[in-house]
Amino acid sequence: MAYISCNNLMLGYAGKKIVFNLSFQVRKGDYLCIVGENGIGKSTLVKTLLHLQEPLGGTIDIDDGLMPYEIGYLPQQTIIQKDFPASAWEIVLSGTLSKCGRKLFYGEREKEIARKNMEKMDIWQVRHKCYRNLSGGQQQRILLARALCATSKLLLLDEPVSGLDPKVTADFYNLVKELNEEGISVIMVSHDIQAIDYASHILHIEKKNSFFGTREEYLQSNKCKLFQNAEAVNYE
Ligand SMILES: Nc1ncnc2c1ncn2[C@@H]1O[C@H](COP(=O)(O)OP(=O)(O)OP(=O)(O)O)[C@@H](O)[C@H]1O
Repeated sequence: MAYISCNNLMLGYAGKKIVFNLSFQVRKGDYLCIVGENGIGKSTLVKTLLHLQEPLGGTIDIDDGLMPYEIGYLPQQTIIQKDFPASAWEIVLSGTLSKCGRKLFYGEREKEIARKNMEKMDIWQVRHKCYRNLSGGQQQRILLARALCATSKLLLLDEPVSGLDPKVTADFYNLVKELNEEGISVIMVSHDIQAIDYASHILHIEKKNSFFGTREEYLQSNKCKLFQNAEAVNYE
């Protein structure tokens, strides 16, 4: 049984089909890295997995005890989000909203969940600071703590290291890997070739002929070689 099983998905928008025949699974303990060229449809897949939009075809089955609201989501950061005028504490606490039920404000239970996750991400000391005044690495830890408030099962991270320097990027990858080793499944969308080193499975999206398999299978594939060559060109 899998947390998420996608079969023959077709993704896109009204009048515009962008990806065909996408099939993959995410099981408990998996770490899925999603790669693919710019504009291929990675964020569209993320929105579809979050039920923010419907697939144009195919099925998404959620099972193995995962409730749709138990996906902890770390969105791709825009410049506007980076400037968000709220404290670190307010942002992390907002991750508990799905646990508030019909209550209009956060209770002691939600505050305790937020505190624990801030301590775990080593950002408790910056809780009163304004989010926009923190470093990129601290901002990503805040968003990760927020996502952890929503779930102990599955994290969905959309381009979490873009704009971070190599040291902060490596720290962030190691942090996510530790969470995965504690049992949290991870889906990470990335442009970064390094990201695949941490994953158990890879989904390389192409318009009609996507690859899904283990990291070892991917490393042997032509798609991986093309991705590595494209990255090498980007760095030249
Ligand atoms: N709301 C929308 N309505 C119509 N088309 C859209 C919409 N959002 C995205 N698209 C188009 O869908 C395609 C896939 O976009 P998407 O953002 O999913 O790609 P991506 O792989 O995440 O790109 P990137 O790597 O640059 O972040 C693009 O051609 C994009 O222009």
